[in-house]
Amino acid sequence: MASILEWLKRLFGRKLFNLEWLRSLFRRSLNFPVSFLTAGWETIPDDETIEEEQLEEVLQRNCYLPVDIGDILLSRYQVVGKLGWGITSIVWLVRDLEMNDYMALKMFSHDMLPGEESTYYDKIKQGNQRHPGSGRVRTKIAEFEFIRFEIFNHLGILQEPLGESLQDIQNRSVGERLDKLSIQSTIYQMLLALDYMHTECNLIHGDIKGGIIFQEIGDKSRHDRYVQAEIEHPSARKIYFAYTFYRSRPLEPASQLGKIQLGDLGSAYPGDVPRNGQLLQPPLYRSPEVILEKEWNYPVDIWNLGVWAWSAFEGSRLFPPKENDDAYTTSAHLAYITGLLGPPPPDFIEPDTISAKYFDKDGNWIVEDCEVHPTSFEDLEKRLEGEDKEMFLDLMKGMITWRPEDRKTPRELIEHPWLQGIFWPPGCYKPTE
Ligand SMILES: Nc1ncnc2c1ncn2[C@@H]1O[C@H](COP(=O)(O)OP(=O)(O)OP(=O)(O)O)[C@@H](O)[C@H]1O
Repeated sequence: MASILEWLKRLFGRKLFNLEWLRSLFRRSLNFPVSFLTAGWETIPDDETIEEEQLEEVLQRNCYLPVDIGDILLSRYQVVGKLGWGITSIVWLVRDLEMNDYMALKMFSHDMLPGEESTYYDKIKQGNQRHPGSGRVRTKIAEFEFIRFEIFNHLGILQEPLGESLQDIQNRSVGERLDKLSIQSTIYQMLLALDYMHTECNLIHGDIKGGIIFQEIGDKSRHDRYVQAEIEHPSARKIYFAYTFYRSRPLEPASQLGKIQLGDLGSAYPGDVPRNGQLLQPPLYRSPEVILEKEWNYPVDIWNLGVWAWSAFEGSRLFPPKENDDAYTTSAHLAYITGLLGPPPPDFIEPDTISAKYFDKDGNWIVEDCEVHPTSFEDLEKRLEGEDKEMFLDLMKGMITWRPEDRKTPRELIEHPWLQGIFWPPGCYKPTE
């Protein structure tokens, strides 16, 4: 027996005993494409406008790559369903037939070559991978270019398939808000993500909101169930000339909030380069230094995370748009901030700049047709009591301040008492120096 093994070893070398070789043999035996039904789906009526169809202008310019479920791109990636859509891309679940693995393929429209977004994903991959925040930021596995009719160049970014966004969870929760443990876990994990982005990758995220914080899938059998569901109940769709509009099918939600990832680096900026006057962030989560066109840098993300987390936990906005009106105005926003934080410190106000439209040199509010209503974090917070409330407010007050230099850093906030003594998902330990 031993001599037969010796003989086999000599014949096949080390490969015979290499587990990876066996694994790849097994994968290759499974690399056949899936057959999907060619009829039997629900046809969406013409008068119902769905998903990317709403972006008429983008469609007229033939921007998105027409893709059908079942297609095999580059002879390797079979499209098994549509995960979602955005202004710049359609995101598909694909099966890599070579590796027998699933990936999310973010297929950009041809006029949106996201050069910077793609290089930021490279930066995310290059930081210290032992930092616990490295896994909390969505990155890319690989990318490829797809050229259509020899003129339209589409970039495809392959990423880990993720589950529901926190916005989805919020939308289907009672009172449209996250529970205490979920918001604690989210703040903690997003601080890990920001510490990693700021200190290891020198990147500012610039656009933190529930819609781009996604749950990790963990249990990979969900991918197979997804394909099975698409085979048995093909996604609803409508066909418009050569383009098919599909109704998205997200991956099955997890039963409880586990690990999450901060996605979408489409609004990211390199840090360490002071800049002013450039707008970024969702308007309602925009920090005072951005609104007032002052110099801004990493602390914009801390304001953004704090204001978003408040809204997601309380179920009401800290700085709502103008009363009884959905339109965002800078004066209403600044009036709310002044009502909550008091007048800005005089050294924050710069005469002869946009600040002079709203504040005098001592920081007093001067806009006549927009009143400031004084309020406090204590009055606005409705869900907690006693020490719990005090600790939560203390955390928020370390994030939501006029001056960026008064805001705490992610590393300092990770140590906050409201975020201690809780069992975080595996791997979400504290960063060390
Ligand atoms: N890795 C992923 N796994 C699962 N679903 C995803 C993934 N990435 C994106 N999606 C889904 O696709 C949608 C669009 O993705 P994304 O926000 O990255 O696109 P976008 O074109 O950059 O959007 P926009 O430009 O409008 O901000 C998401 O809201 C989500 O539903």
